[in-house]
Amino acid sequence: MTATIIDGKAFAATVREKVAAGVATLKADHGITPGLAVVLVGEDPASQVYVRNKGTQTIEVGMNSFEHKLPADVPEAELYALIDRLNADPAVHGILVQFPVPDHLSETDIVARIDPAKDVDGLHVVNAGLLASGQKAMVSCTPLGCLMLLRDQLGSLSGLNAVVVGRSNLVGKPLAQLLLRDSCTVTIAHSRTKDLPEVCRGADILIAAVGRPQMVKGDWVKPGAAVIDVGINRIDAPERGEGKTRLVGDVDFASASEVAGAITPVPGGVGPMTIACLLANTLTACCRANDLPEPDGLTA
Ligand SMILES: Nc1nc(=O)c2c([nH]1)NC[C@@H]1CN(c3ccc(C(=O)N[C@@H](CCC(=O)O)C(=O)O)cc3)C=[N+]21
Repeated sequence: MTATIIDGKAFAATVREKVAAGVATLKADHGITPGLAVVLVGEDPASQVYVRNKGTQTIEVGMNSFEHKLPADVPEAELYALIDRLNADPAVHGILVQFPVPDHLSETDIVARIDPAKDVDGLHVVNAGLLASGQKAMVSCTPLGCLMLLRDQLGSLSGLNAVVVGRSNLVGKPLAQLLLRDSCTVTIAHSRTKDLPEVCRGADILIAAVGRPQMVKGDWVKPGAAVIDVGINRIDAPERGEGKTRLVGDVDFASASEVAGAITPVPGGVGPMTIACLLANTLTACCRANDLPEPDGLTA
């Protein structure tokens, strides 16, 4: 069997179109423009690329983009003062502090400082708790993007066995909650899981979010399963020339795509959905802040 390739890049474009339509309606009917603030501390080159992409796409869907670049040695108090200002600013509906941050700063404390209603990364403990207890939350962008791709591919997820490999607060745990809410039977597995390949072979939906390049092999995949590859790993690619690199996921695409029913590629799978869902979350946060109905099809 050869798997259907799930085109995350194309699907992300349709999500951005929906966001743009929602933004246009907000402007026309209510005179409100959603705003996203992105804070970048230091000069990590990969982070700079992501932040630039986010800024461009934010403006493309008609939102306001507020970029704040702080030096790598910024005192903690100064970063918190900025977050406090953004929390209080009615033009800002979403706040994202790009991770990783330099060692003298604490990601946990930074997230705790952000108003949960503006936490478009869905990382605040309030949002984690709301999601886990089935209430209205801000949901992390990557899990939300995975859920949208799965619903589009499979229709109903009810009763399916989902195995999530990875237990991070950013992806594994919230995605498991979302799948549970869609009535999957969910297993959260990880690198220490006993006989991981056998556990994975039971999955109708297999999510790889462990951060280990090409770890999930074709013989871990149940024939016909939907495979979602969350990993983004840069590895050496000497076949492309000296010093060259390429992006691979946590799934060994070549072998897995011969067994799966559907599979996301890397790049062009989950990655583009993450940024599209950041925009969707900003629109959702703006609607909630103004007591307006939430956009259709853009929330969990
Ligand atoms: N507070 C915070 N929230 C984040 O969500 C967050 C973060 N910090 N720090 C960094 C990671 C990484 N991340 C990506 C988003 C999109 C792509 C993406 O669009 N990737 C393209 C390829 C891009 C390329 O070619 O390098 C793709 O997979 O097709 C990748 C990675 C969000 N992150």
